[in-house]
Amino acid sequence: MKIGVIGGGAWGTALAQVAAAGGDRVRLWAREPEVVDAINATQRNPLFLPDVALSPEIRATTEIGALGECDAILVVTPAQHLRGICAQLPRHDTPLILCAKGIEAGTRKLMSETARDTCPHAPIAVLSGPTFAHEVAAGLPTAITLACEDEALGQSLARRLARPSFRPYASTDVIGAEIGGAVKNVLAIACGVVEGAGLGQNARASLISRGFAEMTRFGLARGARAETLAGLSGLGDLVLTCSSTSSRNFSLGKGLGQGRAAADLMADRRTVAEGAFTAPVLIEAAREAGVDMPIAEAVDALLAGRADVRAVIEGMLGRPLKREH
Ligand SMILES: NC(=O)c1ccc[n+]([C@@H]2O[C@H](COP(=O)([O-])OP(=O)(O)OC[C@H]3O[C@@H](n4cnc5c(N)ncnc54)[C@H](O)[C@@H]3O)[C@@H](O)[C@H]2O)c1
Ligand SMILES: O=P(O)(O)OC[C@H](O)CO
Repeated sequence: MKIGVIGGGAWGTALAQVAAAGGDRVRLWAREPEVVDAINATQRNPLFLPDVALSPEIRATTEIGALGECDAILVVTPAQHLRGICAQLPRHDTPLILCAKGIEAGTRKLMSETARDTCPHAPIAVLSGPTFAHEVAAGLPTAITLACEDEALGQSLARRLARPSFRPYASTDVIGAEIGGAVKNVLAIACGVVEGAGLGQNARASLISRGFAEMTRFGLARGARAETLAGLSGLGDLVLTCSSTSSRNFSLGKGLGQGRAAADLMADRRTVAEGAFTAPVLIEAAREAGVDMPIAEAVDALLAGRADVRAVIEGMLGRPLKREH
């Protein structure tokens, strides 16, 4: 049994470690030759997950064709690169487990829709939930949604990835699992702003709750199930990333809340804060669906430099009063 992982960032590396811990031989494709060399020579990924000793069962490569013999592939490149990566896959019928959290700019497509465009014959699953890579790689416990329309395949993939401290819960709601992961990144930026601007814990809890209302409205409009949005890949991940500077999205928001410019915060960063790329396409998709998402709109305005922190906060608090539901 050989499992493939595409993407040698923090999450791809952590998932390779999970797969190897279950006895799978793992073939990890990374874009950076220095990551490949370091993993093969030292069992470390100094660029993206420096503190973890990796299993020798993980063999890294820069040749995507080397994943042709894998019987399942975890695709863990950032959302905006998924289409390009899928087009390079050596086989187009291997089950793909999509792990990026975002919406494709331009097309407004979810990851499963993008993957189906390029690999129409590949069975698709989505893996998403509250999972900071460094904690998972260290073997700390978590639970995660594994969504697949083919229920039998989903359950088999969940069993294959399950470890004593890594519990996939099977679901057939692929769209719901994707929307939770994509939207929570934008909301985590907003919670970071609350922290950076010193607005207090009450404001953060209020924002998580009203953000969840936005996620639910948008998700239902796109065909997600409410219980998926309230589960691990939605509310679970939202609570995680809205609570900790371990989240790249939360940290980006914190910088914005302290008055720093988005361009400065994004310049030269090697790691990805997906919410910054998702925010503009999310609000386009929300407007298209007729869904009101004021928090996502505010994040987008801040990121684009159309408003400063003070104006955004005043705008949010000055909205007309309304019913909660
Ligand atoms: N890090 C986590 O804790 C975590 C957990 C769950 C999900 N995710 C999601 O996984 C995805 C990958 O995040 P990560 O944390 O592994 O990345 P990372 O921030 O650790 O590293 C950046 C990654 O982007 C890749 N990259 C940069 N430019 C690229 C290009 N042009 N083409 C292809 N790849 C390119 C790099 O090779 C590297 O793998 C994101 O969608 C993220 O939201 C991350
Ligand atoms: O660091 P973030 O904000 O990309 O969050 C990482 C994961 O998505 C948490 O589940």
